[in-house]
Amino acid sequence: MRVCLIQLAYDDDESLAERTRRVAGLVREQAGADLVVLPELWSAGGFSYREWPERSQDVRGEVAQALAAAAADAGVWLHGGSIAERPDSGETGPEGKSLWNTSLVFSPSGELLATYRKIHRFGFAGGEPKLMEAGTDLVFLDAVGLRAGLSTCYDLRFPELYRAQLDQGATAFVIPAAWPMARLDAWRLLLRARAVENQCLVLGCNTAGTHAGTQMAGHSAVVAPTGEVLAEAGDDQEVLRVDFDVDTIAAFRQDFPVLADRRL
Ligand SMILES: O=C(O)CCC(=O)C(=O)O
Repeated sequence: MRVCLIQLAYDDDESLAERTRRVAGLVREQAGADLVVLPELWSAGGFSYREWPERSQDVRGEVAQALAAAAADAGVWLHGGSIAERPDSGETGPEGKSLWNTSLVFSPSGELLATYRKIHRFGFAGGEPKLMEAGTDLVFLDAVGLRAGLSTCYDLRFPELYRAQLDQGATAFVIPAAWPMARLDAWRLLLRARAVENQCLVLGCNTAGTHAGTQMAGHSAVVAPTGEVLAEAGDDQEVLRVDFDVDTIAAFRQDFPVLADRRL
């Protein structure tokens, strides 16, 4: 299986239409890959809270349509990162808001096959808890020989989410992010921790560049279930390409059966 993580860099100057065209072009360039992953909230701006209302969209809106077309043209499974989701239906959540941080997954024919609403909202009294609803459901991408649990950025700090995904058969985790440079060490540590403790392949696709006054950490990474970092990006925009034999996940779990020793 070939995976491509598109570590996108952006600043505050690019319009939504320009960025969407640029990202769709980058996805098309990955034809030949099996799975392509984009970062969290690239269309809305991870830390651009004030832009979110204006840049929010339905899961079948213009950003999703551009991603669907790019996935189909490239013939790849596409985890399109997340959007600031405002449903056209007018749906509101339990807190009365109509905004979620929602990841979109497309098949190689461009069909929207899964959406995941970020469960743990980042920002304490501001940002996501103030503006967005929390997701509630575990969501998986079953493709290319993987059962990949979906999560987003701050979710990475909550190991019980990944255990719950493991208990539902996860062999991998796909984690788009807009993780800041100020906490790069935690990002690198937690990606490896989630891989080692769950014996899962981890695909962490972060953002690069500086927007809304916040420098992003980059350092997207592919981490094997052993904890070995198979590839890691630098600080700038970069596409990380890794070939991985998915059969090695089951083989490693059999050779080193830690998960069988859990005491519940
Ligand atoms: O947990 C962190 O340090 C960063 C989280 C974050 O930036 C996010 O969830 O958007």
